[in-house]
Amino acid sequence: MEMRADPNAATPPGGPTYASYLRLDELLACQTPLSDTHDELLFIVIHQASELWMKLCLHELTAARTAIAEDRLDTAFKMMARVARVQQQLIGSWETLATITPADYSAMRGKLGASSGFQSQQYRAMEFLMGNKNAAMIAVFDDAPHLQALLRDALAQPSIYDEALRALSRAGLPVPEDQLNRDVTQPYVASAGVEACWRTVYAAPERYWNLYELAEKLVDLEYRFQLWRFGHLKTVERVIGFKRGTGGTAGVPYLARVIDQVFFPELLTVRAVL
Ligand code: HEM
Ligand SMILES: N[C@@H](CC(=O)c1ccccc1NC=O)C(=O)O
Repeated sequence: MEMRADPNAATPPGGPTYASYLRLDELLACQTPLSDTHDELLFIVIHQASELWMKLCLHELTAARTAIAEDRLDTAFKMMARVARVQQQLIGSWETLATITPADYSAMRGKLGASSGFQSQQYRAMEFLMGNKNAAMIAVFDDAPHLQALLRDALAQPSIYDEALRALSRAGLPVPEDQLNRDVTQPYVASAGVEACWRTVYAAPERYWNLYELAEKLVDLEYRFQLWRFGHLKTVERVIGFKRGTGGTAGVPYLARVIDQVFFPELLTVRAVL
């Protein structure tokens, strides 16, 4: 195909340009290092890019939850497959961040004050959407009422796993009533009854193909979430070692404990009984 000779011909008057459509003047004015260290730009860019990817994850997972609630599982699968690719982007960011040495990071760390990833509203919303409901985390946002309101809303919504269990029930599987009607603001507690339902699904995938695929997509989601957590832990370990975190936690020991938190417990325990 021949290129247009007139570079303006593709753009009708008043229509968007690359820069205006993507709001690049604003986007590229948002990187404002506080120190004069070389590496701070990388630190800012990785975090901003991660927040953008998290925005997309929330968009896709919220829509996937709605699709599951409406028994449109194929639609949900498309979105969950995309989230898996986005999670790979997030996981890949640790490789780039690991090029910051402890000395380089120490030189800028003082400027971060008490700020921390602990204060990422989108990250907490993602944890809630996945089912790790911890109301105490909302207190972190005491001086940001608009973020607190978003998190209260996320806490009150059923998680993607709550909707998956309702879908199991609609398909005729005997999900215990107290699991279906649970207070969704509370942490999810594993149940033998739910494990038995998944066991039925895994014992006859061809009969319950959609639910089987849903289970495997959820396992995939949790798997990648854990890889992100582990990459974070190992990055933190090599950059600040066992220093306390700026967010007030013990740092590495805190991040190690978080890895023990499981989103969809019965999907893991059922594997031992297959
Ligand atoms: C040199 C790089 C990094 C270091 C040293 C670091 C360190 C830490 C530490 C120590 C914590 C525990 C909370 C605290 O006391 O501060 C934490 C939490 C957190 N960080 Fe980072 N982090 C780094 C990069 C990142 C990046 C790139 C992201 C991506 C957005 C991120 C997101 C988070 C989140 C979401 C939490 C809360 C985790 C939870 O509560 O489960 N961190 N980080
Ligand atoms: N918690 C980190 C600081 C940190 O990593 C951070 C600071 C401000 C904005 C994002 C951050 N990233 C993840 O926690 C530390 O203790 O060094």
